[in-house]
Amino acid sequence: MDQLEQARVEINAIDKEMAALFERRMQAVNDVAAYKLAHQLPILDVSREQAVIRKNLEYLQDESLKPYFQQVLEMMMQVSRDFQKHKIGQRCVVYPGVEGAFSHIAAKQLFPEASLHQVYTFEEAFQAVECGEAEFGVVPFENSYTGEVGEVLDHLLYYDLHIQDVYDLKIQQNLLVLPGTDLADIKQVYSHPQAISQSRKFLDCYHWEVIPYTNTATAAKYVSETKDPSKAAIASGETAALYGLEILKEHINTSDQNTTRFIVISKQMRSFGNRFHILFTLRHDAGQLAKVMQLIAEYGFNMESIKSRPLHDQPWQYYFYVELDGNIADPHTADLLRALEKQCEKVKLLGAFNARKG
Ligand SMILES: C=C(O[C@@H]1C=C(C(=O)O)C=C[C@H]1O)C(=O)O
Repeated sequence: MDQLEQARVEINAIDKEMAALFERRMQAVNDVAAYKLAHQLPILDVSREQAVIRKNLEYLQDESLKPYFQQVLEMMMQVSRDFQKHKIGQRCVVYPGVEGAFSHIAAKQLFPEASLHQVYTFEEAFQAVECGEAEFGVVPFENSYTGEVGEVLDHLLYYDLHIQDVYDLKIQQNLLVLPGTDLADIKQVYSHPQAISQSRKFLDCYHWEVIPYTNTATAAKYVSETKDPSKAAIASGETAALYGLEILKEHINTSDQNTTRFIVISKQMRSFGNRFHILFTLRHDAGQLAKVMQLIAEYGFNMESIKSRPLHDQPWQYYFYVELDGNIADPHTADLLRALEKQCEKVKLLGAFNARKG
């Protein structure tokens, strides 16, 4: 046998073993699909995929093979998701805004195999999921620079829905114009108020009229339709391609770390992860919030975030949102929740998620 033949005999033997292992893996994936169908979980789990890649790459002895093995792992998980899609059927996911909006970009990344539908407002996304028209909704929750999206937080209090997942999308704002436009031609700039405040430093260098718009992508669409070179929009690079605009200035957001946290809303609550979030309301007496903070500290939970928002039907009264490190499945968490239920007027467990530390 020459060298080529010998190597191929070896490859054939390895492929035979891999075929058996592939069948075993797909049986396990089949069980995962059945669980996800029963518990209405999304097919893609980004943090799990990242962990699978990280762990498996560590098993390799030969460093130079790592990028190739990573490709194999990514392909294998794509196959696994295709298989699950076939088993579960197509999921329906709604997002607010138009094609090219950041919610659409996040929804595409979170649900690459789903059928995506747009709605106009955040509330319509909540309504579609609550009435069962859609299984999931992807809505913005918080921006690292401009803070929470208050309206979305409020809907979480008033709608009987939970957070199924949390996804951080790096946001890059760009100045979009009709092809051939110069900076000197611009007189008005349109965008969502959050994108405007994220790009404040850039905008302050010019004397343009800045006009708030429903969202970044509709602003870009509007500029494209007017065919007026004195109008520009602030939006994603993807939006430029969609509406035939040109990126005149890229990356105009003040902070490089500009990230928007999106949430997946669903009727089901996710029960696994290293962090969880809750909403609560209090009796309007002195020291109530301090007592809740004390309970969280006494039970040894690290609080990552606290926010307060006005209650719609009780002027000058507020509800609170907190994010705590810990596992919902842990009995210690159940103890904390029981203690909070005694202390608070209302407690709503929104769900668990995997937060990357550091
Ligand atoms: C199998 C799963 O579904 C998907 C596919 C994965 C895989 O094949 O390893 C991992 C995460 C998910 O995106 C899972 O959630 O475990």
